[in-house]
Amino acid sequence: MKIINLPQPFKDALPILEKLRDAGFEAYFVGGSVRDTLLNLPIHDVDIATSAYPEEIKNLFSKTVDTGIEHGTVMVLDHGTGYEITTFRTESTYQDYRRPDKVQFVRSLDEDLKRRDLTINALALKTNGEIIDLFGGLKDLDKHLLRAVGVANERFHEDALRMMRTVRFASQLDFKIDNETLTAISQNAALLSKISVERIRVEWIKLLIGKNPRAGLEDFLKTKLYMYCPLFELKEAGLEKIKTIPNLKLDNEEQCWTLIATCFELTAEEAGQLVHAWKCSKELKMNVTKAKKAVEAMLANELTPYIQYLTGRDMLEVACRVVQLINITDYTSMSVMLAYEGLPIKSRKDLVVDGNVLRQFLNIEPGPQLGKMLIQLELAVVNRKVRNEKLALLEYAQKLIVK
Ligand SMILES: Nc1ccn([C@@H]2O[C@H](COP(=O)(O)OP(=O)(O)OP(=O)(O)O)[C@@H](O)[C@H]2O)c(=O)n1
Repeated sequence: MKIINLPQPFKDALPILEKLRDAGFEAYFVGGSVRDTLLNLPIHDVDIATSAYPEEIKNLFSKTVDTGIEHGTVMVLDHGTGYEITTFRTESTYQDYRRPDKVQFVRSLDEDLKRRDLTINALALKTNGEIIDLFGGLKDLDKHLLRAVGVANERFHEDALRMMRTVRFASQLDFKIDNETLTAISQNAALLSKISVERIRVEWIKLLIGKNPRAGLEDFLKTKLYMYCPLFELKEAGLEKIKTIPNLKLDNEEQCWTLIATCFELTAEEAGQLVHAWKCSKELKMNVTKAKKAVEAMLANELTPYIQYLTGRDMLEVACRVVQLINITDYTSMSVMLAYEGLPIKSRKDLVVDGNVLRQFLNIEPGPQLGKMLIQLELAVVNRKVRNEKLALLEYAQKLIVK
């Protein structure tokens, strides 16, 4: 029997579990936070599973929110923290491979754990620190193995997103996928087309920014899951290319998509279409398009467009990182990046004058004129036409007005 010391977030939630227990119900910590604790990883949300039905939970606690009551989840607010409490449930009646179409509440923990995706996610933690492990999850954690609970085929038929979750965990935790589970993913990959793009995207980005994206990508390609992702069908070579990048360490979604677009050899416009197809926000689409243009400019060693994009500077940083990632050895492109590194300022925020100072000194109203002037000052400093010193900048700005 394994007993662990409860980390603070669990200790904070103990009164909630105790209240449920005092009322005659069972209550356990479950899900990702239990897994991550055993892996010594930081934990985010503490999930609680209980034998109490949603109405019973609501009757016990004074502050609750129905976050997903149809699936048995009620949020209990306690000292400013929200805890998701979910009634034990089975979902044997999935029909659309997406979401349980008829959740059945049950009173048994075993039934609840049985319907979870992977053995490492099917552990429960008691208030005394004891781990309940019905499917060999602890052994799999030790072996760094991702294995479906019970019959893999059934787990993926219940919810096809679980296949993406599995390849995501392969990267995020740097774990191997068990052979039978991997075969089941290959056999059922087409079911992914039933899943909403938004949900797939969350897993895809977590895969790319994970600990071992190459391993995740390898499984994503091998199982052919990529064929059921928007606009990826004919891009096996581009995805393979990402796999070959040394020191692939991505840290945000903009970098991910800019790199993907570069490896897919897309134009900036096509990059925009790609992220649109993946249902990214308008802002993300705009940023990726900009960053992709900046990558092109850098690869073509055209300093002028590069400077033009200074106003979207964050995107330039993304672009620089992407160019680094694709390992540009071409001297001229490197020199463009170095030029960027050596710029007198790296952002408009680095200017020693801001809009307020300009307004007071030049006696102009806030509005587009002021914004334009700041851009002009930024470009003048970057192009070394004027030094980033207060007096010099104000004089330069004065001349801009006279012009
Ligand atoms: N498609 C899914 C999603 C979730 N779960 C179960 O619900 C738990 C909580 O799910 P979620 O919070 O989405 O994911 P985590 O496993 O906690 O991982 P992360 O927080 O890293 O996404 C999982 O551990 C797993 O037991 C599942 O069986 N099938």
